[in-house]
Amino acid sequence: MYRPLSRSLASRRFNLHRVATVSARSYAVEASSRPDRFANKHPNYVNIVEVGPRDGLQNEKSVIPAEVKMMLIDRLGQAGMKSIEAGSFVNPKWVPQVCSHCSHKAQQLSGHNAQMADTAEIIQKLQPLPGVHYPVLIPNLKGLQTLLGVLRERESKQPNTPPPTDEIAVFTAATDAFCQNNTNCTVKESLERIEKVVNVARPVGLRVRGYVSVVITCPYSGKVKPEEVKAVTKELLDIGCYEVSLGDTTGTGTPTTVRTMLETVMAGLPTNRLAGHFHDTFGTAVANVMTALDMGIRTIDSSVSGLGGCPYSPGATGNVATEDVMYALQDSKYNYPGNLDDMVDVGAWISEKLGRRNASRAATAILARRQRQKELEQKETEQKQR
Ligand SMILES: CC(C)(COP(=O)([O-])OP(=O)([O-])OC[C@H]1O[C@@H](n2cnc3c(N)ncnc32)[C@H](O)[C@@H]1OP(=O)([O-])[O-])[C@@H](O)C(=O)NCCC(=O)NCCSC(=O)C[C@@](C)(O)CC(=O)[O-]
Repeated sequence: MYRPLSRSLASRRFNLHRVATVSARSYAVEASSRPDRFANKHPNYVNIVEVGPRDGLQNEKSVIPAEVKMMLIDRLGQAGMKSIEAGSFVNPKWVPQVCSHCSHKAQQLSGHNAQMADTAEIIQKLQPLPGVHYPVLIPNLKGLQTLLGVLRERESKQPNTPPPTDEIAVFTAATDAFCQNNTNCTVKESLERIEKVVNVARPVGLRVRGYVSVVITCPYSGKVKPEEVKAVTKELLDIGCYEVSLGDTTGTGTPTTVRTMLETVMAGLPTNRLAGHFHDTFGTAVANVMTALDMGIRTIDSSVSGLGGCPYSPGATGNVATEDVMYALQDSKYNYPGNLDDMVDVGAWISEKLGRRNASRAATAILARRQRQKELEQKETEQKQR
């Protein structure tokens, strides 16, 4: 049965004017503002945040209809994912000067973020599964107000149904150069924007997750100092994010550089409020996930079939594939949500819908094995019939 959080959207009326005056800094991150995944006491349980429908699809060349995105979100939930990033309320016209996931120039292509233009429709129609969270990426107050408007409208149309989402994600970067290109402001200015968003979101019962991009390499300013990552992470936690996801946006990280970065960030900051977000550009994402887990991180972002990449750079890959993370965790001390076979089915289905290669190596191998098995069985049946 669906159980809303004590300060959930289900039991509140939105009052933007009133809540805008409340300072988020006065809110300690109490246990109730954190998702259910923290209630899990198993020390080696790995929370997977499935970011395919947002981080993945936002970087796909083929635009798919909202119905297919909704089907993807639903199938991911049915396959056991407990946190599924459902979309974003960014400016659909905003085209970063370079792709946010690589250093490839993007001026000649417009509509990069038009991929997320139907998020309102998706949130309006989403049928939440019990125990599953559907965070939405929000860049500023305007994006939050759009989300709250959608939630209000939905509440008025379907008064006794659970709210589709109880969580938003905000984002900044470890470098001014990246931040400027992604959100048109410096890191300091982005933190001010985020604080305003948090001030409104938390009092109406929305949890806030934070992202720090380019924690290893910035496509503009090169190597990033771990101390800079730590400073921004601390700011996000202080502002009121229950968790901060550390993004190797360019996917250049290696187990060595990831370890060095994490050693610095984790010194003095609570490990259980950090997450790892690794892109697979150089094929090191699974190794980086294992390094982060080895160091005590227990929340990993990943994307079914490794959705994503850079629409401007042929061959660039997206997030680490959820199936690859699940496969790597098999026979280990770690537990994780979801079923690998079901996720392979979802990944194969969405890859076909997008007309793209399945970027998960584990899924590709499992699908090939299934095909071989099917052919063998077919041969056996034919032989018996002769
Ligand atoms: C942040 C802004 C909006 C600032 O963009 P801006 O141009 O500085 O905004 P502005 O406040 O000056 O407003 C300019 C226009 O944008 C509109 N506007 C303003 N805000 C919104 C909004 N929320 N939704 C819709 N429209 C909006 C606003 O109404 C106005 O419209 P006009 O009057 O010109 O018609 C813009 O830079 C933006 O949308 N950036 C997002 C870029 C993006 O989507 N990047 C990818 C997501 S981050 C990511 O993928 C990294 C992550 C999280 O996965 C982790 C990792 O891997 O590193």
